[in-house]
Amino acid sequence: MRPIRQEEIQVASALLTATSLKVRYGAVEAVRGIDFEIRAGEIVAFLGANGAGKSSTLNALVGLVALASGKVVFDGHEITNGKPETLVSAGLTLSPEGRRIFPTLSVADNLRMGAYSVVSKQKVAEAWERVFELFPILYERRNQLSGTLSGGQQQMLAVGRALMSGPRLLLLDEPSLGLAPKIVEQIFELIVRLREHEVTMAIVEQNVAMCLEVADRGYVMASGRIVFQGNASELKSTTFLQDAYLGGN
Ligand SMILES: Nc1ncnc2c1ncn2[C@@H]1O[C@H](COP(=O)(O)OP(=O)(O)OP(=O)(O)O)[C@@H](O)[C@H]1O
Repeated sequence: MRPIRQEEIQVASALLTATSLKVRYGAVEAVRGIDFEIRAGEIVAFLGANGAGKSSTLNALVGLVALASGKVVFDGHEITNGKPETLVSAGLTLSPEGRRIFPTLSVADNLRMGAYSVVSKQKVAEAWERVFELFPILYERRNQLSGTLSGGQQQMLAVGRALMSGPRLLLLDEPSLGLAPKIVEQIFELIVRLREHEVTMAIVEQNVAMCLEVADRGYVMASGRIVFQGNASELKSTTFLQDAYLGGN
């Protein structure tokens, strides 16, 4: 038997592989042919300035925007330009930028909507249990209208709703946006706990320093391209990232 080479091990464990992804909005080329992979059990950060193409990338993975070209393989199956509802059922879920919760529905109804694609009653029951264990506050507030929650609680609800579908890969778009520093810390603590629940994650974040505290690896995007990639410690120490996002220290 021949020994398995390191690169073969990585290919085998890639939960998602994206090749030559391009996204266009009319004449705007938001994503210009990027390659990346997300391995099972990882937290992968997508970093970069506003307009770099990070959200477009996540949205394209879950079928919310069309890919102009490229290929996405998830869990061994090609899912390029799949329908969002099919991809949720396959285990790929996005918690979108701006939370997009339904403010006039109760917390419980918002969570229920996250489980719409789950057929098994037992799986739904397990999801309720897991979400309420992770977010006791959502259990306390389950009958409250979601629009009356604080910003941090609304973010927890957005993540909780995404978890109701039982994702294997959870995409988090700007989970700390607009939240007070103490709440941001709680959100990142939650992200660490989610990994302990075997959820693989890709995170788009402006809060680079905190994101790199929890991430294993990251990709830095600029003008629709990946301009740097590496593990979190490499990213933390690059002069480029230091200068651009971490105040040059
Ligand atoms: N629906 C859209 N229609 C037209 N252009 C868009 C649309 N969405 C994004 N863009 C443009 O595509 C480019 C990439 O935007 P995208 O939101 O993916 O970047 P981002 O890195 O996530 O930035 P941000 O942090 O501001 O969301 C930008 O130039 C943006 O203006």
